[in-house]
Amino acid sequence: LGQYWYGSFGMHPLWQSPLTIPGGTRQSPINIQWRDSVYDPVLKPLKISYDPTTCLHIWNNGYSFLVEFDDSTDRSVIIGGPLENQYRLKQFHFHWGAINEWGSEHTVDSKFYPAELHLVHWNAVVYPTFEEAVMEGNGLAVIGVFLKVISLSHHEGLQTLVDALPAVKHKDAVIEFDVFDPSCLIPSCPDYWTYAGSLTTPPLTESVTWIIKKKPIEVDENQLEAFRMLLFTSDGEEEKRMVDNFRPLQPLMNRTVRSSFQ
Ligand SMILES: COCCCN1C=C(N)c2cc(S(N)(=O)=O)sc2S1(=O)=O
Ligand SMILES: [Zn+2]
Repeated sequence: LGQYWYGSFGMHPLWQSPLTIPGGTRQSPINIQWRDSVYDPVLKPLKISYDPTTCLHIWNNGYSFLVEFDDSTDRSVIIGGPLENQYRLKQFHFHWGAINEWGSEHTVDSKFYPAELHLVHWNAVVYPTFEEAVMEGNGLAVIGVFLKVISLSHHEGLQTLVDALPAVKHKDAVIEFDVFDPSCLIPSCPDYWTYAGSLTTPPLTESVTWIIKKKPIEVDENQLEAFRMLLFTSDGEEEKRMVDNFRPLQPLMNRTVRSSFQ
């Protein structure tokens, strides 16, 4: 993966202005203006069925920490919602800020959350490989979940991940992580917004059906501090804390955000 740039408030010396894709008409992330979203009664509930034993490992890819899954079968899938096919879980990761004032990629009525979870799925019904799906308009489906910091609201499911983070402090570190059910990180409230967008990191391809949950999950300050202890840098390099790894907002252009709720 080549170097890629997030423009963000805390301008990191390595990061120049945000990378934009020339001619992009459906880039992500965007601001979700609640009152401009359009209720679509045709939208179905999203059906999520993950097999916790498909979990493989956690690794620090130098931009976030990713939990990767065995996507060689249809054991961990989502279907329904705005989707026409079943999509297989590939990985999940997060984006967060140096402080709680910002960190999410999407905003709601121009409000940032301190962090955002992305669960990445690909259309294995239509495309033979993930790599091909990444390049196609209906290739990927990403569920976005906002994280909200409430003191004294410890999130048990997240803590399992947090406990593993010191072992992947440096870029390229990886540890085995063999049983985890990421549905514990998804709010039970079924409400979501959906729109046609892109990857928020290179290759920034316009291949993502975004499904953004309306309700955040609640975590405590210590759990988010654990994210901020990770490093962008490899062992032996001058340490750079992994924070502000979110892309700036992109223009909505000719898109409508639909809601599954009134
Ligand atoms: C051939 O593979 C190319 C790499 C594609 N991927 C890498 C990312 N950084 C990435 C970011 C994603 S995000 N932030 O838009 O969810 S999804 C995703 S990904 O689809 O897993
Ligand atoms: Zn992401």
